Amino acid sequence: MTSRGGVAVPAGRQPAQGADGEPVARVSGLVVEIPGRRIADGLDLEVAAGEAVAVMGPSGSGKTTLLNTLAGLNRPAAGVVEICGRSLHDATQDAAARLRLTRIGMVFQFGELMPELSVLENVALPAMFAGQENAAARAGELLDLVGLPGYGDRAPEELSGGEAQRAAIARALVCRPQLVLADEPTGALDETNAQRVTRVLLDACREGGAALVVATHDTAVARAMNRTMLLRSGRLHATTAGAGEPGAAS
Ligand SMILES: Nc1ncnc2c1ncn2[C@@H]1O[C@H](COP(=O)(O)OP(=O)(O)OP(=O)(O)O)[C@@H](O)[C@H]1O
Repeated sequence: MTSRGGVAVPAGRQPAQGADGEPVARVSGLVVEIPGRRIADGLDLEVAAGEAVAVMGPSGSGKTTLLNTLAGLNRPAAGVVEICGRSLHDATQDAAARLRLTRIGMVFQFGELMPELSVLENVALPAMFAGQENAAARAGELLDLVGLPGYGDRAPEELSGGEAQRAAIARALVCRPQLVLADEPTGALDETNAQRVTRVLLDACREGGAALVVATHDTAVARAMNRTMLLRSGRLHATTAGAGEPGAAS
């Protein structure tokens, strides 16, 4: 392991192609509109299995909207979004929901654990929805992996912000997704917890061979990824993380 920006990352970590050579996520000519504005305007992106990509950009540039579109939660006005070679937007609602449940894991800024369920139940829930056997055992393994052994019976309200975020990462990975989308996963954390959550997110995705796309304002998080893209004027531009992001919040 090496350390970049205070975040430990595996040495020599290289993007890998999927078994069939296809990118896990392929976005081409994407156009996403909100009233009076184009958030994406001919946007292209490819992310390979095992690759980690940071998306940076000023507040309001459309990072969350882009992740939601990758997850099939927004319908684009034009363009192609394929996850593992399949279009979420051309699929039936049921097929898209199934694809989202089994192929995509999502991590949000505030963890978004369900307060009425235990930590273990939260982590196991997507696997139970997907009808997978041994969901609880898998959830327990993942809690170990993210550094929360023995936390399964706790209520989410008993967790710190960093612990809740690590539980949310475990939940995102429980169905062994090919793509993990993380929206400001460290935005609510102090520097120490942000580093730990970043390391856990990277290591857990690598362990599962998942592609990772992280929307972030944090240059330390971006530096830990394989590459960083800047969302500007509706397109993604290759950039060097840490070189300074105009309008970044942190
Ligand atoms: N459902 C919606 N309806 C209309 N406008 C929206 C909707 N969702 C987001 N927007 C607008 O789209 C733009 C992009 O928002 P988005 O949350 O994607 O940006 P962001 O880059 O993630 O911002 P931040 O860094 O502050 O989280 C903003 O101007 C926002 O006000």
